[in-house]
Amino acid sequence: MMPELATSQESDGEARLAALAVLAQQVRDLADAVTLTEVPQAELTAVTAELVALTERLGTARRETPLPPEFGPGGRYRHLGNAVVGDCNPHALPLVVEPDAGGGVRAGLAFRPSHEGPPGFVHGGVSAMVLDHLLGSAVAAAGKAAMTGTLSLRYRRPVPYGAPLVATAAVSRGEGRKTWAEGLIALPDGTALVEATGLFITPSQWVGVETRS
Ligand SMILES: CCCCCCCC/C=C\CCCCCCCC(=O)SCCNC(=O)CCNC(=O)[C@H](O)C(C)(C)COP(=O)(O)OP(=O)(O)OC[C@H]1O[C@@H](n2cnc3c(N)ncnc32)[C@H](O)[C@@H]1OP(=O)(O)O
Repeated sequence: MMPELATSQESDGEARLAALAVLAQQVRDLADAVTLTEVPQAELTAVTAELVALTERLGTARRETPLPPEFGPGGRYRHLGNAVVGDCNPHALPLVVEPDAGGGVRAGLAFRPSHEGPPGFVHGGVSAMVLDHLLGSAVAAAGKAAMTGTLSLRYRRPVPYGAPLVATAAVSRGEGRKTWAEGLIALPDGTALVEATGLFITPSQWVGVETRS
């Protein structure tokens, strides 16, 4: 079933959420620090012990599931616990998806060393995750609440991390509960790195659900 969307009044206070977003960013930096560290073994063991203690502190008051999608301040849709766009999820880049001039969506992004797949480049599954979300957001921006049915990718060039990139997507056509979208990750000069096409399906119980705030 489609979850009922909360409003921000029902969620945590904004100041606490802002503090949680800062913590999540610190954990992203930690992930890169772990991925790249060359400190000696004794230091690794000492840091691990500190992290065990910190993990236990955070776990003393714990939700069952990540923060849900909601309409935040100003009625703006947000999903703070999401794996791609969630400010409060350390796994997220986090991507900031915005409407673009042509009716689709765009997001500036920069991958991190912890996204490495082939040496020196971003893992293809990470690129796929970003494009899945971008295409899904284009479908939502076109007014359809839908889930990915199929996603097909063409990896044209290796994707660098640490460099500014841009991801874009737009709906290409629709037919009943099916909506097709296309998108790409590109260099700032428009050079395509990864292209994606996806079919998004609106489950029958989601037909008519409003996706635009
Ligand atoms: C959350 C609240 C938000 C509300 C506010 C919105 C604001 C939004 C803002 C921001 C958006 C963020 C965007 C997120 C983007 C990320 C998206 C993901 O990663 S989604 C996770 C990965 N995907 C799954 O986990 C799907 C798992 N699969 C399913 O749940 C079902 O299989 C589903 C819904 C895909 C289809 O189930 P059925 O029961 O509705 O489908 P049937 O009735 O059998 O088929 C309908 C038609 O579709 C075809 N079809 C079904 N599944 C297909 C497939 N996988 N590929 C191709 N065609 C398929 C069938 O052949 C049929 O076609 P014929 O009518 O006969 O022509």
